Amino acid sequence: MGQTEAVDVVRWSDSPEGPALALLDQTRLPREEIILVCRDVPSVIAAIKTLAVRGAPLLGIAGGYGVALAAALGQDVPAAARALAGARPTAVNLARGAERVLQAYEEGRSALAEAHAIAAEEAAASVRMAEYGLPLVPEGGRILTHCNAGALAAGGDGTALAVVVAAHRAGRLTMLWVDETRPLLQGARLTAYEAARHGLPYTVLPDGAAASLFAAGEVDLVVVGADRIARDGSVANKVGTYSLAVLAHHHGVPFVVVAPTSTVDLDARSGNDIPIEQRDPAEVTTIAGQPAAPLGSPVYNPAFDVTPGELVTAIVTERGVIAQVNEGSLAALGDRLPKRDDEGS
Ligand SMILES: CSC[C@@H](O)[C@@H](O)C(=O)COP(=O)(O)O
Repeated sequence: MGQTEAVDVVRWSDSPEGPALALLDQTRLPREEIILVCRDVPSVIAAIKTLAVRGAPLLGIAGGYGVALAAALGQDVPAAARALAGARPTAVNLARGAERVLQAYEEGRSALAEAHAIAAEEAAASVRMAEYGLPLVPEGGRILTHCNAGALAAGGDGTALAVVVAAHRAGRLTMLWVDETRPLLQGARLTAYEAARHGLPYTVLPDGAAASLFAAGEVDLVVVGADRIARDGSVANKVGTYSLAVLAHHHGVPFVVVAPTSTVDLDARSGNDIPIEQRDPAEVTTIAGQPAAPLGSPVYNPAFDVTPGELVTAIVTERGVIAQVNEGSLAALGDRLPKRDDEGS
């Protein structure tokens, strides 16, 4: 991935056994790099639900390829697109990627070419976001991030992590603080894996330790990705992001969101319109298959939370930096965003 790429995160494969979507199984990282070969749409949906493939822009890419797979197999493409779009609710990219490839198919264009186009656009967006985000990193920056917003979650070097990698290449990064990101440990398992491969200076911390890092003056900047950004600038991202934004505000530290415009949803007027995925209680009550709470304990396990726009210092997109995060600045992006169904193309 990025400069150190050895394994494709998502790859279309046409072999004598037929078309397939080959995915790096992220549930197995960092222990082993196993490729999951999905030869039908239910396998792609299962990979999405289990987080074998995950991260908003990457879900858009996988959803698009899933629809292309249905088309290549001569299946019911609209039904496949609906099922893929509904596999996870929060990242708007998933439904958008599936719908975009379905539309190409229904217009008689190549579904596969459209899926490839989404992947290429997200890779290009990553490069631009890194360029736009780099000036926001101070010399000697100590950056805190949450979840995984790298190549395992998006095209190219990712979103938030692409900015961090650019800062490292520019000699500006002193430390990447990596929240472990309970309960599925996308920070400890995935961001630390990517950081090590890029040779970044990094340290993993339990999520609950972030407050003491701020108190000690050890954080200069928070940089995270997003799963959906509403019209009013509210940002849905991995659960725990909101508490970091509150901490950053309290300590006067900039809180920056890095996300492609494919993650902006102007149809969602506010955070209240963003569906938040609730996940299996077992993710919280067990650790590595062992009980971590008394059997049958009630569990609250939202996968995401919503950070209000007033806590966001800036949103970095591939089209530039939004420095005043509010309804007007987000709406001004409108002409350059993917059109809604009811607006035509
Ligand atoms: C560039 S990805 C940004 C977000 O998708 C990421 O921070 C995140 O919350 C991913 O959640 P996940 O549940 O692992 O799919």
